[in-house]
Amino acid sequence: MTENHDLELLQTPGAVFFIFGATGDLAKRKLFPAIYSLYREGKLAEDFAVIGVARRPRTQEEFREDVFHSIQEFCRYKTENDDRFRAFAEHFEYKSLDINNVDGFRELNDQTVALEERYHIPGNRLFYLALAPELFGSVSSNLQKGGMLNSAGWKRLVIEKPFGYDLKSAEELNEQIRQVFKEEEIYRIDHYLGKEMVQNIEVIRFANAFFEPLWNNKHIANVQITLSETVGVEERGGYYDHAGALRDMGQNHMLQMLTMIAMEPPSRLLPEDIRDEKVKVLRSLRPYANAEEVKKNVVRGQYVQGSSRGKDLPAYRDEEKVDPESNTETYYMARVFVDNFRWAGVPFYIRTGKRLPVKTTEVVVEFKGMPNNVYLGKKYKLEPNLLVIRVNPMEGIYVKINAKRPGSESEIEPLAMDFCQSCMVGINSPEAYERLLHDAARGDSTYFTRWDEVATAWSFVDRIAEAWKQDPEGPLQYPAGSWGPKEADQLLAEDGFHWWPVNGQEEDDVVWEVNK
Ligand SMILES: NC(=O)C1=CN([C@@H]2O[C@H](COP(=O)(O)OP(=O)(O)OC[C@H]3O[C@@H](n4cnc5c(N)ncnc54)[C@H](OP(=O)(O)O)[C@@H]3O)[C@@H](O)[C@H]2O)C=CC1
Ligand SMILES: O=C1O[C@H](COP(=O)(O)O)[C@@H](O)[C@H](O)[C@H]1O
Repeated sequence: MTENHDLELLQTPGAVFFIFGATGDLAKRKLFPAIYSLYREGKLAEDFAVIGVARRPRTQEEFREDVFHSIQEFCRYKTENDDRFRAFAEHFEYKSLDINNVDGFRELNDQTVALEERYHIPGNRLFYLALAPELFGSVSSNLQKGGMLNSAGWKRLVIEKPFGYDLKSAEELNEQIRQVFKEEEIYRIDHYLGKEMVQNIEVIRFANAFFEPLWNNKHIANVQITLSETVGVEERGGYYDHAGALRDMGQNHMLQMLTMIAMEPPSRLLPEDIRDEKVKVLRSLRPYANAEEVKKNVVRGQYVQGSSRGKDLPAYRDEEKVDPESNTETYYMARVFVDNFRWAGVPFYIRTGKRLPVKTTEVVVEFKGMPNNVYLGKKYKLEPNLLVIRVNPMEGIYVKINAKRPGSESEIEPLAMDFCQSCMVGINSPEAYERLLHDAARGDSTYFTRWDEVATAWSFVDRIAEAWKQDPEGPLQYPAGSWGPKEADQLLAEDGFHWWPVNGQEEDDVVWEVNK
């Protein structure tokens, strides 16, 4: 197959991309850079247009300037405001529009038709809602009323998280959207599913003879999933104080990663087959029966004043737009069981938090020990084998095995096989948003969450949220810059395990002290 043929397969069909919320943070930091990267890679040909929509007034030139600055600052491809960039920016137009104004949608339609003619686009329209979820229903309904859905080609709706606040609100939101769009036209973003190494989990599992046969409760002792962040809530205090770590990360990214680790091999590599397997995992999650079960298995924390790398860090309650008496959790950790044949009895420890010591997303699969009646086991304290999948910021795979210390009389020591993909020259992994936008434009919904996945995840999370609501104790405190409440470490210790250090974590830090 030729390189040109490969590129043709990767190219998106001609389409207009609507970015609702074009003056916002997500558009600036992620979406414009993603579109530019696709263009630079030839995945977007010349038959595309982008219409940015928001209320603020902007001339076409001002909007293109905004797009330029966003790309210059945030895109993995650097650019100057030269002829090549201007040719790209020509495809961008802006429409100042309040979502609630139906007439504005009719004008938007006229503007779109003109662009479709100019760029020979066959009526394909992708609506990306980088907006607060309260506006999703109105946009969908006004897209229909304003005649925006009458063009000849396909229509797709890409929506951002959070998808609801709980199961009930998510159902209402879904109902509103479904009045206009069919499930197969809806692409619910979970940007973790767009990350290179999260997608690689399937390949690592299903394409390796030395992992697949061991991927079950006979050989795996526990799984640890860490999504740690060093940042606080930054400018998003208003949103975050309402959501908290459970809803912000726990309902979506963490459970999605868990499904990738735990799902059965799909019979075909088709979106619905893969999503069927993922939803089966979510359905198999053991629900916490009552508040006591939640207390036994879940830890919530909130950061108080602390420090990291010599820098003083404020308490969560002192952050901008946060209620000074807030009980919102900034740390969430749970011991989760997947009650199916493959995983019965294997604990999955999942944790996320703001203001932790390192930024990392990592999965550690700890294998069971060798039977200790063989002579090696008796003579030496063997370390468990580990498979570590490093998702972010470092991308790679780390395998820990036991081997003879070179030159010794059969002395055994752990040996690390460390493959750092992101350190390799010439590897420039696409950003998650780039990949997901590309997939949505090509109609590939594999790495988007289907409604039943979202609903099932909410059912699991709602029980935790409900128990917390009734619990007068509130979250445990942890100093900013630490690894969260020590109760999370104790929870593993109860099972005879400890957190393995994640990439960037000093081996002698607090986690180890607690476990000694
Ligand atoms: N920022 C991020 O990193 C992430 C964001 N998200 C989600 O993405 C969505 C957008 O987030 P973010 O970009 O941060 O939000 P911002 O507040 O930065 O942007 C919101 C956008 O919505 C527009 N807007 C608001 N009200 C209206 C209206 N009535 N009519 C038309 N446009 C309107 C605003 O423009 P104007 O004021 O000009 O009308 C602005 O462009 C949210 O759902 C968020 O949860 C999800 C993951 C990460
Ligand atoms: O969705 C979200 O994710 C980010 C973390 O994403 P990452 O790709 O940088 O790991 C998180 O900061 C934010 O609170 C949350 O809404």
